[in-house]
Amino acid sequence: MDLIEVLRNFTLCRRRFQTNMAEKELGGSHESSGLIAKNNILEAKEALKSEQDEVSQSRNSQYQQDLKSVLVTSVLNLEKLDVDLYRGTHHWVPRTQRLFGGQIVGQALVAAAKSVSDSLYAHSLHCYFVRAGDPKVPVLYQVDRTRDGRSFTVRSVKAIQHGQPILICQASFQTLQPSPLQHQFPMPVVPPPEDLLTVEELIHHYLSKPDLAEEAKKGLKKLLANEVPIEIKPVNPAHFYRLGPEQPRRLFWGRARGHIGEGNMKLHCCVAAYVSDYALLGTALLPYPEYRAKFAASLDHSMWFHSTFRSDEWMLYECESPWAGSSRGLVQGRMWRRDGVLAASCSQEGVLRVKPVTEPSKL
Ligand SMILES: CC(C)(COP(=O)(O)OP(=O)(O)OC[C@H]1O[C@@H](n2cnc3c(N)ncnc32)[C@H](O)[C@@H]1OP(=O)(O)O)[C@@H](O)C(=O)NCCC(=O)NCCSC(=O)CCCCC(=O)O
Repeated sequence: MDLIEVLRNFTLCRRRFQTNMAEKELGGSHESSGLIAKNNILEAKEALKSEQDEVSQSRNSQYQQDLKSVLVTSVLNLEKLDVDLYRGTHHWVPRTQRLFGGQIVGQALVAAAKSVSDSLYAHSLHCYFVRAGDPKVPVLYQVDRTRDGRSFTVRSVKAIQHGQPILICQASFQTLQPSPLQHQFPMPVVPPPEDLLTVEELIHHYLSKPDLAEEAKKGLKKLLANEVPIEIKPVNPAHFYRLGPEQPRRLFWGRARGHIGEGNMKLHCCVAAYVSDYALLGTALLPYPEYRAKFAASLDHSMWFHSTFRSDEWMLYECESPWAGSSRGLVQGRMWRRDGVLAASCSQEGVLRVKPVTEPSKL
């Protein structure tokens, strides 16, 4: 959501600049200035493509996939304090200075998974974010062994800070079972991740533009300094160049930064739970370029795991928002393995309080 806002601000500044220039050159003809803006978009698209090889060769070695993912070594590596009681620490904290919802959900699922047998697989979770997480202190996770059944096992997890719950979560696990009933939607047809730029590569590209407003530059540099442990490749970066409203739908390839390895399916589900809250709620804002979020936070989050997958390999995240109203937005996500298998689905409602965009940038 942050990136989109920065890029939209950048686009507004850039468009304003281009239109002014075009109007000067063409004596104020809006039709012709529109054409020039269009050509500029095409040029930008071509430049993005031609920079791709160069940039991908010079990728920072910290992002190479042979390093162990910090999600595994730190974020999801909970400290055991007592039976069914764990402590989790933070890695990346969003600009809002409240804990990232995906981190709390991922850690809650880790805590739940520790109390179930290795033969069980996570198949769903349902959470409410009841208070903002405080990044200054760790989070405690208290697990209640709600029920152990023959097929399904349910755990309730309370995430606690300052003696109060910040998240309540129910997670359910199942033994592997065959099923004659098997169907799924087809995966959307999109370019493969190899043909797309990462968010960092895109930002570097935008930063190299001579006409970039100082404020936008500052915002983009702040985003670059973020140590988000997820690698993201937006499917349609040119989408960010548009001024008009977008459909409330976006797609990106995502994976954990670093290596996790095969084998521990529960761990991959915890990582996917972490990733699933990233850039999801912002989908509900896409039709409203005239508004910016003054308060946005996820209220609840549900997730269903459908098949095995590797969270350190590219998965397509398809996010859409079928509804917004009452200062809330409903968003739904589907995570696709690149071979077309539906790996996981999620749903979330978030509170969205907005204000009109009056300035091109307030970064
Ligand atoms: C705040 C939550 C959602 C509940 O709100 P509420 O019941 O209103 O709690 P209060 O404590 O009474 O108020 C909090 C705050 O909001 C102001 N408020 C309340 N109602 C209104 C209103 N109708 N109009 C305007 N303002 C209102 C109220 O005055 C308080 O303001 P303050 O005094 O300035 O604080 C609460 O349930 C909550 O915080 N839950 C946790 C949500 C959360 O943390 N979710 C996870 C994080 S979000 C996330 O991770 C997404 C990140 C995405 C990153 C990315 O994609 O880039």
